[in-house]
Amino acid sequence: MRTIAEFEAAARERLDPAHYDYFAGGAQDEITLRDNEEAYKRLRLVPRVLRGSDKRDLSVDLLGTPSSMPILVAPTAFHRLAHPDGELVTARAAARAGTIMIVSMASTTAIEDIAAAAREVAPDPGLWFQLYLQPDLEFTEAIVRRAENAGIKAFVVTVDSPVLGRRERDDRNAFHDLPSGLFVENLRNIGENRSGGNTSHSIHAPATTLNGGASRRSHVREIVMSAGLNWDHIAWLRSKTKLPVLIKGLLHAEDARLAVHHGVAGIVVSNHGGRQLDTVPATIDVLPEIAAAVGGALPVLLDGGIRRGTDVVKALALGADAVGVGRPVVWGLAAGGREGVSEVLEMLRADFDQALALCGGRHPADLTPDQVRR
Ligand SMILES: Cc1cc2nc3c(=O)[nH]c(=O)nc-3n(C[C@H](O)[C@H](O)[C@H](O)COP(=O)(O)O)c2cc1C
Ligand SMILES: CCCCC(=O)C(=O)O
Repeated sequence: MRTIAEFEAAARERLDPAHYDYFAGGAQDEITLRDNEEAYKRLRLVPRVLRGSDKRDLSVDLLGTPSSMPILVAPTAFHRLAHPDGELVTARAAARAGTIMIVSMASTTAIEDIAAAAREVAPDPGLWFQLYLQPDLEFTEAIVRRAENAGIKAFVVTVDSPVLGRRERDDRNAFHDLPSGLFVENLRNIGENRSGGNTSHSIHAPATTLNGGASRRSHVREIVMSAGLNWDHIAWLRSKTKLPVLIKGLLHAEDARLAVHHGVAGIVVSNHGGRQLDTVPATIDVLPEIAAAVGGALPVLLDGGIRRGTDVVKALALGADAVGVGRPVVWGLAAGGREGVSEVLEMLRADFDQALALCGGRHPADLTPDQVRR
């Protein structure tokens, strides 16, 4: 397979149609979902020449975590819907690629098991952990401790989900529960026997539900999207961990300034892959103003719509330190398991390396805003 689109087609053939729709879909009219990719097609690259772009080095250091390339695995939920071994496979592939995997809190494998799988491949894998801060802060703190003990190196708090976006494909398919046997393992009650429980997890956890009736039996909590979150919760988390705390899912330059002001370690410019508020801008279109607002004070990551090496080049040129890929990894996983994820990551690496060379760069940091034109 030669492109991410070919991986998506292969994944679609293998996946249950409702699960394919869950992975592929976005909120409501999917305007932002499409625009994330379309926005890159509106931008043109202006290469520099005669710069000696041999001996390229794609590696970056992000808040103390080295990565072999500025292309990370964005957090995506429920990998066991795509492959029986789910996140274990993704983690091994990311570790083999030497890149950072941001593990979703909504993973269908426990963080301890994911970390162990990554360590089979690399002694010190770059795992970060994505958090939906739960209103039950004691419970949230317990998850934080679990992730720290598993050896993760940073927390990424998702802030674009005060409520869950309305995904009409899921409504149409009545996809609101994980199939029996699959659980959001990180929400199993601490100290609970992992083999216990036999109820499904509700994906569309209503904001008012802390502990659904079914989950009371299984002791697997539902993830709560909490609309009450504010900057104090970020301060709270920072007081509970020594690890870097990033926030993911901001699109407004003023929020980027506030992030700097509140001492977060880094930000991820993201619209959740077009799955939360529909009709928000493509991430690449707001990146320049956010990069300007941050002014280099902290690392800026971006995700949404990255499918080609030229997309990575454009994002780095416009001010991102690294990018995340969500769906491409899921397509690799569904289409070909560990080999599939590895192929997707290596395809993106080679594509980026070539585009970087053609732009006259040797290192991700060589790319500059004047090399992108609308
Ligand atoms: C199926 C799916 C599940 C996701 N689950 C999560 C999640 O659990 N937590 C989170 O912060 N973001 C989640 N996201 C958003 C991704 O982290 C990322 O922002 C988005 O997928 C990037 O866009 P891309 O898929 O076009 O690369 C999910 C995205 C998808 C497609
Ligand atoms: C409760 C899990 C939410 C996963 C998610 O973030 C997504 O589907 O976009």
